[in-house]
Amino acid sequence: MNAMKIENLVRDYGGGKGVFDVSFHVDQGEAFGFLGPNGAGKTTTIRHLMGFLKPKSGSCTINGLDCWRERDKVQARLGYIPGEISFFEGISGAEFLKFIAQYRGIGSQTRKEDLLERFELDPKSKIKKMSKGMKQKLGIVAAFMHDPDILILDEPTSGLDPLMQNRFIDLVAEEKKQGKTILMSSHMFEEVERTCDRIGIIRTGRMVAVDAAAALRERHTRSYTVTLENESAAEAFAADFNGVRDGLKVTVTTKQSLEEIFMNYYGGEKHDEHGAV
Ligand SMILES: Nc1ncnc2c1ncn2[C@@H]1O[C@H](COP(=O)(O)OP(=O)(O)OP(=O)(O)O)[C@@H](O)[C@H]1O
Repeated sequence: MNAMKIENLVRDYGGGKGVFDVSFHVDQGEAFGFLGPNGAGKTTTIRHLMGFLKPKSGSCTINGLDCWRERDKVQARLGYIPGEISFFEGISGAEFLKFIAQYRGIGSQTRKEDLLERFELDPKSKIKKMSKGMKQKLGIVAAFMHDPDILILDEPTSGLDPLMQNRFIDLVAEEKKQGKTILMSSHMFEEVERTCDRIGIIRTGRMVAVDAAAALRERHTRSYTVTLENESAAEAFAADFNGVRDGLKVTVTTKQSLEEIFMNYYGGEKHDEHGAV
């Protein structure tokens, strides 16, 4: 079943900016990586899913609920990390989490404590005195502490150091195992590769690829056939490059890494009909 569905979404900011006819879905229990260069339209799409923006045309639904018309119900069951975290700067992190817990109607402190420990965050200081990384951690704790079934994460690891990025990836992997549905925008190829089942790539407001991570890699393979001068050279070449030998001919197949695939999409190089670049 589709947990999230974006159909022909349009928001035109003028000057070619915005999102144009964006469609994709995220199945229940699936982790979907949403990738694209700066200004491609990731946050705009996500803000429609959160019900912060009304689609000019097209629609977004979460568990069958319209994200704009039924936004209160939609937001109540989500965990959300915004692209740019802006809190009430005058209060402490602890006060902020208490406020969120009350809003969400959370009684138990266990999960909150667990998350604070995991991300080594002391929430006592005032938010305005926190570093960017600390604020991001606070956003993560606030998004995950009510144990939501659906997580919408807009560049969740921005500002985190590599150790904390890894902890976050572990957290997402655990959530996925428990059957949570996750949409995660990111610029970090590794975190997407390690956590997501399917990947969508957006560029200048349009989806340019939506596919399973494995299928994307499969489509982006290159084969080279080389003819060697003699049998022993062919044998040695096949062994060195893991090639398939047919007499003096050796065929070597190389797969691109996800990072290479993304860079091709980001850079906008032309793709042939097989998706090879
Ligand atoms: N309220 C707005 N008015 C006009 N243009 C806007 C508005 N919000 C976003 N845009 C433009 O729409 C485009 C998409 O922005 P968006 O924030 O969705 O990109 P993004 O993919 O999240 O980028 P990033 O990776 O930099 O966060 C950008 O060109 C941006 O400048």
